Amino acid sequence: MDRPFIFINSAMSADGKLSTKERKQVKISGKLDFERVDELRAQADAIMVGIGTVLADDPSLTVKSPERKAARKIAGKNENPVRIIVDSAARIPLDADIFKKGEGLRIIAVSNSAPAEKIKSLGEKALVIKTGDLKVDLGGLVAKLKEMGINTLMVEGGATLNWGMLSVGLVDEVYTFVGNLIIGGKTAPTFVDGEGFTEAELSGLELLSAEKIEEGILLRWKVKGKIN
Ligand SMILES: NC(=O)c1ccc[n+]([C@@H]2O[C@H](COP(=O)([O-])OP(=O)(O)OC[C@H]3O[C@@H](n4cnc5c(N)ncnc54)[C@H](O)[C@@H]3O)[C@@H](O)[C@H]2O)c1
Ligand SMILES: Nc1nc(=O)c(N)c(NC[C@H](O)[C@H](O)[C@H](O)COP(=O)(O)O)[nH]1
Repeated sequence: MDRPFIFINSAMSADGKLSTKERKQVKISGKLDFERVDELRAQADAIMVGIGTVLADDPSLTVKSPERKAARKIAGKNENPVRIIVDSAARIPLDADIFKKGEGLRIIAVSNSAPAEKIKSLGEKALVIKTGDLKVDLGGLVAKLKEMGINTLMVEGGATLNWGMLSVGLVDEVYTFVGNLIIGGKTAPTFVDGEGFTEAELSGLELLSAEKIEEGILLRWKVKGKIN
């Protein structure tokens, strides 16, 4: 299936958590890693997160650096990449920051279970793509994104969407910034939540680089697929 190049970039604590057991956002990245993330966003055609991230963090998913935004405009692009929310039941609030901050196309990916009324309201703020029955069909979504000319897709999380993408083999590379803190908690979101692989389904990685950034370490992996 023709699809964009897709990479995940998330930050996790030394014990593998994305946020606290209350799903409260934790500042895991330092200044330099947030700069790196801003550069990744500026280079991407689109950024995607799950609705859990929107409900927890209310992110804008915008490019922050004025220089990076200007460079995008000079290259004939919008100052922000396309911003995509995976949201089966169309739960995203109409006053979410992603609709208020920054210019550029927003896409809400919903499933057939989403209420028609909400889809209609969202249609005034975003392009709504409907694919999948109970949850979004991620393969169908990324194929549609490719058709729209999106060639590089950055997935920022959260824990369940990272699983959703990895479990159906849609991720080419995984970047994780491991921060210098412990979050703990059996119910805290990890880098990859969801159902989990069986031993037969374990996914292998090839280490591309390991780099100290301030007090943390950036690991970059190429996804190799099943190891058994
Ligand atoms: N540290 C980081 O880099 C980082 C990045 C993003 C989010 N987070 C944190 O992660 C938490 C949110 O993670 P989460 O797991 O609750 O939510 P999520 O952002 O991963 O959204 C998952 C939701 O997306 C929807 N969805 C629809 N179709 C799907 C599919 N096919 N596969 C998977 N999901 C599908 C479902 O409603 C699902 O519950 C928050 O606490 C946030 O602060 C941290
Ligand atoms: N790289 C990274 N390091 C972190 O320490 C952290 N907590 C996140 N979390 C990612 C999540 O998507 C956040 O909600 C947005 O990064 C919010 O920032 P924006 O408003 O989008 O600029 N991401």
